[in-house]
Amino acid sequence: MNPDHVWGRLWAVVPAAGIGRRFGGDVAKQYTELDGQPLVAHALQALLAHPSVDGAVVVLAADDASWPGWTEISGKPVATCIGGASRAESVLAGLAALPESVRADDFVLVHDAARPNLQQDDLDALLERGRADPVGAILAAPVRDTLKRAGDDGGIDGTEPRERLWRALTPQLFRRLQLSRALEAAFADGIEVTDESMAMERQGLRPLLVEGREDNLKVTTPADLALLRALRA
Ligand SMILES: Nc1ccn([C@@H]2O[C@H](COP(=O)(O)OP(=O)(O)OP(=O)(O)O)[C@@H](O)[C@H]2O)c(=O)n1
Ligand SMILES: C[C@](O)(CO)[C@H](O)COP(=O)(O)O
Repeated sequence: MNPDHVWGRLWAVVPAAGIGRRFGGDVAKQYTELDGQPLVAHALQALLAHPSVDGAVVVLAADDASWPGWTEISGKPVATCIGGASRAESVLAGLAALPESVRADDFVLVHDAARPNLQQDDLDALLERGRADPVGAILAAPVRDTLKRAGDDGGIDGTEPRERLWRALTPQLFRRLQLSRALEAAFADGIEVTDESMAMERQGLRPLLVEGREDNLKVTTPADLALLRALRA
């Protein structure tokens, strides 16, 4: 495989079709504003600001009435498609909507619209190490707190070993066709995968863990947004 092909076109799939149930609010959380822009705008700007990233497909809910209709950001193309009932289905729809210029074995980034604080140093590290890996890589953060298992009554049922435990973040970086096939295999087995890496792991593959920043927060609840605002102040 020639080096040009290995470093071929790199696009991002941005799942933004969730309803934000845990966040609440009047609009889906990906349209909640942070520093005057919706979360999805921050996520897209962070991806498309990187010189290696060529474009993005944003996966929208079928009834999305908030998408501003952007067709380019930072001078790069932004396309959209309709997602599914689960994040994994939305990611698969996004992979199918990528332009034909993204070849089967080109790498693709998958990044949550709900993670607005992605920094360029993290993206640099993921791309540098992930594109040198035979499978791909994910940003992740090592667990640094002691983990407790909760009982039904709110008491502690036990302490879980935390050695070698990491929290999966996004972006995650995998080859287009390999990821599509892994997601389809999980659906065929009736398995709901929570992230792209889980689909790849089910294929016996071992993506690389690339340590990422703790402030690459996923906005899940209003408290996450408040914390992010404080961090960015
Ligand atoms: N069917 C879905 C569900 C989620 N997502 C996206 O996946 C990302 C991470 O998911 P999560 O934080 O769980 O978002 P929601 O599913 O919207 O949150 P909730 O579970 O609280 O409804 C978000 O950008 C969300 O928009 C998606 O594209 N399609
Ligand atoms: C993909 C992800 O961001 C990895 O931590 C996370 O799983 C997505 O959030 P969800 O609540 O699982 O949909």
